[in-house]
Amino acid sequence: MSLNGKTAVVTGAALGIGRAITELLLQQGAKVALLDVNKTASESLMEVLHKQYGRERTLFLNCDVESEEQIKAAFQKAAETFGGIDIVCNNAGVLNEDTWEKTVSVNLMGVIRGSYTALEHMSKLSGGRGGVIINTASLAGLGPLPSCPVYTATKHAVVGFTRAMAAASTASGYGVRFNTLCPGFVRTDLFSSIISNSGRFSHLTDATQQLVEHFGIVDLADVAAAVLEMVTDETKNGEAFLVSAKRKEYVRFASFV
Ligand SMILES: NC(=O)C1=CN([C@@H]2O[C@H](COP(=O)(O)OP(=O)(O)OC[C@H]3O[C@@H](n4cnc5c(N)ncnc54)[C@H](O)[C@@H]3O)[C@@H](O)[C@H]2O)C=CC1
Ligand SMILES: CC/C=C\CC(=O)/C=C/C=C\C=C\C=C\[C@@H](O)[C@@H](O)C/C=C\CCC(=O)O
Repeated sequence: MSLNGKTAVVTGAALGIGRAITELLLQQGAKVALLDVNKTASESLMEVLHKQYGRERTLFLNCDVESEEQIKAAFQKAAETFGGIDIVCNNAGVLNEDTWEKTVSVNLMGVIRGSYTALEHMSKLSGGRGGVIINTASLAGLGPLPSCPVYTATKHAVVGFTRAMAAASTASGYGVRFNTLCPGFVRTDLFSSIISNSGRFSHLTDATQQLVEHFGIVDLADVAAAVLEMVTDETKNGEAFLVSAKRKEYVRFASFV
């Protein structure tokens, strides 16, 4: 699937993985609505993107994925500005075991809010033209991180939700593919906050450091490339793409039926 003329919505687009996804989608010809709460970082990135891609193919919308109202307004504005939505990356996420309710609200509920709002615009049953939704989980969505059990839970939930939505979409005829991104450790602001944000489990951050040494640090470019593959390969639906420094593969899940 070529991205020329396609419209993407990326949450958490201002920094880290979201920025890398945004820049790759723009390089491939897409128009991108950047949704984020960090206005300073977003405005700084928009200046860079305007110089590189002009002003017509990007739109920054201040949007907190904890707010249903803000998500709906942002998606509506993106659809009106670019004439529909083809690709959604529900990427915004935080890691904080102290403020764990917020972690659940952003990482899991924000992905659910974003997925359901996206379907309102993309589903062929509601006048949309179909497309693909990529939800950012983590390697911590495939195995536990002892120093951040709530974060781990949100990422496991994103994997399960996304796989179930892929099956529901096929059964319902939405015409929308759902896939999940499971990166290993990536050097971003979130990664840098591991020790300060582990809360009551801060005594376990050494174990996480051992996992960092085991899995290595994956490049942002490799993470964004995995997203592009799941977006452009129209055979991919219900997939979880594991991307670490040493492994890049679609996860094979046990079947119990
Ligand atoms: N950095 C890593 O090692 C890994 C990160 N991930 C996931 O990747 C995603 C992106 O994380 P990073 O790029 O590492 O983090 P980051 O902290 O560099 O960027 C996160 C972006 O999301 C935005 N954001 C945070 N809360 C928001 C909210 N309520 N509404 C809208 N935007 C919000 C931030 O302003 C920021 O621009 C997250 O879902 C994270 O859990 C997954 C695996 C590994
Ligand atoms: C502390 C969180 C830091 C950054 C955010 C993030 O999401 C990073 C996650 C990176 C790696 C997580 C690894 C978890 C590993 C353990 O659960 C192991 O039990 C094995 C996990 C998965 C199987 C993949 C494999 O066997 O290689």
